[in-house]
Amino acid sequence: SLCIQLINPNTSFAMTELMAVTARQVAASGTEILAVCPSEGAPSIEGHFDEAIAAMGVLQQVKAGRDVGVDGHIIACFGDPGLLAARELARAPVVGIAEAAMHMATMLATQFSIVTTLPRTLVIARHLLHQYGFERHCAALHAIDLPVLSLEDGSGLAQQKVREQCIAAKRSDGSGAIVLGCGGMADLAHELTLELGIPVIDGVSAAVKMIEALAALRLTTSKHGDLDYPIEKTLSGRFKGLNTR
Ligand SMILES: NC(=O)NC1=NC(=O)NC1=O
Repeated sequence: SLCIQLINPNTSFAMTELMAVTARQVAASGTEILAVCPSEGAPSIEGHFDEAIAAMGVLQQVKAGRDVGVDGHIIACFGDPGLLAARELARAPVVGIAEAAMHMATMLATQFSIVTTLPRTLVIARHLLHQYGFERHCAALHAIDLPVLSLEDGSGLAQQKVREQCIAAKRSDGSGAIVLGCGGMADLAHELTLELGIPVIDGVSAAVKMIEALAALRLTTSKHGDLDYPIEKTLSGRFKGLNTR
């Protein structure tokens, strides 16, 4: 059996729970989902500054997960904050929900669209497309222009906006698949896939299955080269011991 650590980089308990429920729905019978979020940080991640703060929390959680021997780590925020740093620290695979969803979309359509939250986070998604080499696969990016936590205010407005943006993207972008650009949208993918008749992909679910696949293939993060464990040195203050092997 597997234990996959699902790290919500923001400190919203409700969003952590929402993603955990979605992850458990798709997880194989022998897979346990250990859902966590940082003890301190930002309640939502909506820009470069929030991502920098969140990355610290991600690293602390990755270290905790490694220490209890998890079989994989999911960074469950669409900016994949701290991804490469986490891979240095980790022994097991580390998968971000943006990269997982994007990879899956490229296997299902020649072009995909992204629907995310605030317009100012669009550039973060663009940076990831560049980093992962998916620019030519992404036809367009859209934002619902609502904050991340509007997804959990119970009004249903954000969810309606996501649906509208997905319908518009299908009609106008010439893309065959849609990537949902926020961990808080994890519960919307299956219903939208059925309604729109095209793959609408949630990165949390995609990441669970990718880590299960890597574990089944007995493949894990390469420690040869730049993803080797961090260079040994004494860290100070709150980071003391964070880099120990
Ligand atoms: N683009 C986003 O909405 N990113 C996110 N911020 C969060 O707090 N969670 C996300 O997935």
